[in-house]
Amino acid sequence: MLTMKDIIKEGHPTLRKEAAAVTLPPTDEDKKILKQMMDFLVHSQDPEIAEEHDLRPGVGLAAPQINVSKQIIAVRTTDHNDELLEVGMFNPKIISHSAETTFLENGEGCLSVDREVNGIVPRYSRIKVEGVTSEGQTITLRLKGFPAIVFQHEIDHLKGIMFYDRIEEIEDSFKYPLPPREV
Ligand SMILES: CNC(=O)c1cccc(C)c1Nc1nc(N2CCN(c3ccccc3Cl)CC2)nc(N2CSC[C@H]2C(=O)NC)n1
Repeated sequence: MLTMKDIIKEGHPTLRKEAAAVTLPPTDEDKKILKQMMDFLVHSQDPEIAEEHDLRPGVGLAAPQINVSKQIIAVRTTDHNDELLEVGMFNPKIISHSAETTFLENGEGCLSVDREVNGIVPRYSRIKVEGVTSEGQTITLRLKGFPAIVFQHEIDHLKGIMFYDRIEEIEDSFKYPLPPREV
């Protein structure tokens, strides 16, 4: 099972690389990696297992975080209806997004960052994500709220982007506020 020692930390070069697309259909090895990532999230969210194996809780994980530079992400969280959203994806892409942005008031945490980095991380409020599941199905998800933020955080990892790279942007929009619209 994956534990915290398998998760690479900021400073490791793999976190700053562009991850390679997974050749489709995914191999058994690719599927095993995705299963291990999802199992980590399940274990990290189980108080007993997390305690026993000293796991930090997470709701998302990207393959580069376990030093696998491939476009594979796992997300396990609840949506605004408190429904479980458990999605593993190969080659995820944001195919459209709202102009509107949002952010987590308490900032974002990352399993590869062993420090608290406070600050507003601007994210699209709503996104449409397309990717391939372990069953080889191409799926499209329309997401908003916390799940949308988690997917953006994980897809950023596939591009070598860390959440704190985005913290300065919000000032930019204050610096260059949109001119008032002609009514
Ligand atoms: C610095 N301030 C903060 O971290 C922060 C601080 C307060 C609130 C929020 C909301 C914050 N932000 C934040 N909280 C989370 N968790 C909330 C707790 N939860 C969890 C905890 C215990 C058991 C089970 C679970 Cl499920 C695990 C997930 N997760 C993320 N992120 C950013 S997107 C990827 C995702 C991730 O999995 N990170 C490891 N951000």
